[in-house]
Amino acid sequence: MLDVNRKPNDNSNDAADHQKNNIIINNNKRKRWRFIIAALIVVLVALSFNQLWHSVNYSLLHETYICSKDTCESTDIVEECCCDYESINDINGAILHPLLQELVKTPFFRYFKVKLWCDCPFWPDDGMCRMRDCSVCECPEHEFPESFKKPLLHILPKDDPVCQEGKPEATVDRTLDARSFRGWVEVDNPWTHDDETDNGEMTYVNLQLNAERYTGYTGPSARRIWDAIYTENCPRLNLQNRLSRADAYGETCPEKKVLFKLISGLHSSISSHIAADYLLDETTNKWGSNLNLMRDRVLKHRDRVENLYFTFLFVLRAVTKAAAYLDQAEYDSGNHMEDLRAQFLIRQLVHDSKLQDACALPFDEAELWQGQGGPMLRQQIQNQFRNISALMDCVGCEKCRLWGKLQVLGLGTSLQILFSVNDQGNPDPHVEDAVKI
Ligand SMILES: Cc1cc2nc3c(=O)[nH]c(=O)nc-3n(C[C@H](O)[C@H](O)[C@H](O)COP(=O)(O)OP(=O)(O)OC[C@H]3O[C@@H](n4cnc5c(N)ncnc54)[C@H](O)[C@@H]3O)c2cc1C
Repeated sequence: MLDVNRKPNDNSNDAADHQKNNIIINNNKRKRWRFIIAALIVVLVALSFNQLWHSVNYSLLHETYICSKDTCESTDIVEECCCDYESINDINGAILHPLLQELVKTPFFRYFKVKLWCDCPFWPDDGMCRMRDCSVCECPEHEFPESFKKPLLHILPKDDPVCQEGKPEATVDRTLDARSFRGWVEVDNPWTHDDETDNGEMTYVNLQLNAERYTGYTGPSARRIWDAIYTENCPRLNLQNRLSRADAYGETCPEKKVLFKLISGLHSSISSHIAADYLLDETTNKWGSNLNLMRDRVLKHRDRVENLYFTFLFVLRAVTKAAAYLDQAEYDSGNHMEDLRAQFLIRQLVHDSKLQDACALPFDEAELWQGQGGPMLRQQIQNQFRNISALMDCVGCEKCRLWGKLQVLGLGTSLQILFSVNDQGNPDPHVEDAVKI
């Protein structure tokens, strides 16, 4: 099995790996108060689904529901969740999507700190990381105010190898506003492989300049990542030709089902973003939506659509559970007016009465961890998720890696908020208190 602590040719034994994991987790326990700020990233993850629904619902399908009659009934309840598809579509269109669109433009949310180096811990360099013809895309002079252009906190040394597909659409634009990092809170998340507090290797990215969309990343490298995710860390459930849900899931425990559905939902989201913003004609550089791709990769697979909704509700639940924290958090990017606006929008989001009426409990985490061996199972699932997050360092396209890491961190933060338990398997009071402030 792929293990994040086992490098190629690493002969260390399981006990050593286990000990290493424990050290990492214990270190993180000491920092646990700080992880919570990363929940803010969750909002960005939610945005990606909103962007998707917006473009798919209204531009591509001209139907009210992404979950149409071919896929599922709009009044069905999303499996393992507490809201129906119709309500989700309604609150998404009326409340979440417009708010999130505004929120991610604010400096506090548009910059993301990330380790973009390509150091895959699982298999030797497959050639993807050697391509050097990947210059950082310069932004037009008129795009930012003068003060925004001056300091680049971190740029890639020219002669270092960088993971890239070599296509301009796959490169990450690193233009940033240094003022935005005043008051940045250092956090680490035990569900992810990267140490988010390790500034040495981190770079800062303006997400508004690096939209998630088609990059040309495909073939064996991409396939290998998805295969490693599903076969080694998150076994696929046979949902295609199922007779019933029970047949499909068999004896799979609900916690493992959650992990699979989260990853499958993330995969649906990535495919949908590719379809929503696709390079239709390379010679004329014409971009647009690719409905066939959307149908083939997502819409004609009922389970993939369902899992997308599931993932959205899971993240939404984490955001609503952390509402009190988000309400009081410090949004300091150095731009006072913009920061006030970010706080105002967050408060609107987490206290919206229509959202609460329509979907008070998007996902009920209290239903989980009821069986025997809760703490061990949690550790196992956490290790699997860490492996998945480590696989993001094997993604051979820089922009895909950026969005993969961002969304995995968002999901990891949701998992931390919803599934944090102490050594006895009870909800961790520190995390509980933090999200209840
Ligand atoms: C982390 C990551 C991020 C990426 N980001 C981008 C990006 O931003 N832009 C870009 O152009 N490309 C991106 N890619 C590549 C993209 O995801 C595809 O791999 C690529 O477009 C090739 O698609 P494909 O048709 O071979 O099927 P893939 O999407 O590679 O799927 C592989 C197999 O997984 C199964 N599968 C597909 N969808 C689901 C689902 N929702 N649930 C369960 N199983 C599923 C199917 O059996 C499918 O054959 C990314 C890849 C990775 C690993």
